[in-house]
Amino acid sequence: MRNVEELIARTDCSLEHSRPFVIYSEVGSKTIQAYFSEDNPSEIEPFSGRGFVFAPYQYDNNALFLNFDNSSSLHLEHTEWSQELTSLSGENRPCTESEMSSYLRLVKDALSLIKVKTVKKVVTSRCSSIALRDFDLNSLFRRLFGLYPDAFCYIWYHPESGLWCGATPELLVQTDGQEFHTMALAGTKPYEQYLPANWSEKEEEEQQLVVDFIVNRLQKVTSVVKLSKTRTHRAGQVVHLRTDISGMLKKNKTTLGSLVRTLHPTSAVCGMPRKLSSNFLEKQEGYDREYYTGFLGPYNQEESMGKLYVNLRCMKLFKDKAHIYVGGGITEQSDPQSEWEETENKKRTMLEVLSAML
Ligand SMILES: C=C(O[C@H]1C=CC=C(C(=O)O)[C@@H]1O)C(=O)O
Repeated sequence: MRNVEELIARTDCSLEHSRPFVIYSEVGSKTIQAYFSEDNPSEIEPFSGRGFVFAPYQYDNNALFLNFDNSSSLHLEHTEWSQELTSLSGENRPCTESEMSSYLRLVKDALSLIKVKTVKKVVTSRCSSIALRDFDLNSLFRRLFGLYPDAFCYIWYHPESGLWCGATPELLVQTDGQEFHTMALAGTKPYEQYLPANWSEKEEEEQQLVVDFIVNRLQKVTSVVKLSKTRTHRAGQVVHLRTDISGMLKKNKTTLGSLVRTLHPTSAVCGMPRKLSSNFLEKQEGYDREYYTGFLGPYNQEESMGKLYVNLRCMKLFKDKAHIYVGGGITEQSDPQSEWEETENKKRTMLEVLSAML
């Protein structure tokens, strides 16, 4: 097993030469996989061979790809340093008044839309800029992979997207070409160690809208759909309501690409109905989400296999600052101040990763 120092050195070298790479670990896995591209990035066929896809929220076949077959790889276990990490401190950074007031305004506008139109849910979001003292790749890497073993953790770089990292709790879709698995994840509360989450009607309804959306969309491409019981799912400093959805794909009709087009963007990141919500967000959100609420993950075309996640609890990194992206679902019963606090709680996931650089 090679060591962390080698991985950091390879990462530094790729960044210096603007060459794509990805480092990731699957949910619950102790193995970290790293691929350093030796390709000219523009020549990769979409979803071809074995690779990793990184797609923006505004997905129109404009995803970025990294081909594993033309990359050098490294795999390592992360038990060796995870013990060193301090437990979650729940640290947060004060926001500016204007950041808060513009988000409150956006939530209020979303509520007005819900009142006057037939919109049931809109997922509003914002980007929060955090100044960094020193950029430290070593600490970023150790904290990200050490803190969130139950999330899909990644660090991705491509000259077109820049440097991103995240610890997402949400599976967009997993398939082996016959079966598929996905999930409806919505409703958020702060995580409290000794208390069971008490879900209100508002959160249950918000999550049910996501279940309905996914089941409805999947009808076109699947023959059997099964739903699990809805349960509480912990994601770092918050918990969500989660229903697993699985089943069989219609024979010979469904590819990973068509599944993605069917599901993305789900009403966990856009809204319901989709078109009205996305029009509202385009006009009112006031910033470019870029890759936040897009999707990412490994795939293997020969085996029709793919395991793609929604890009949540993520940030874009620069030498002297980080852009942390957070959002939340607004429904008729939402209270703007609580929605603001929810996004502040979600922001802690990435602030914890940055803590040595703040
Ligand atoms: C849009 C985000 O979360 C989504 C996923 C889970 C719960 C959500 C919620 O409670 O609103 C959001 O739909 C985000 O973390 O930025």
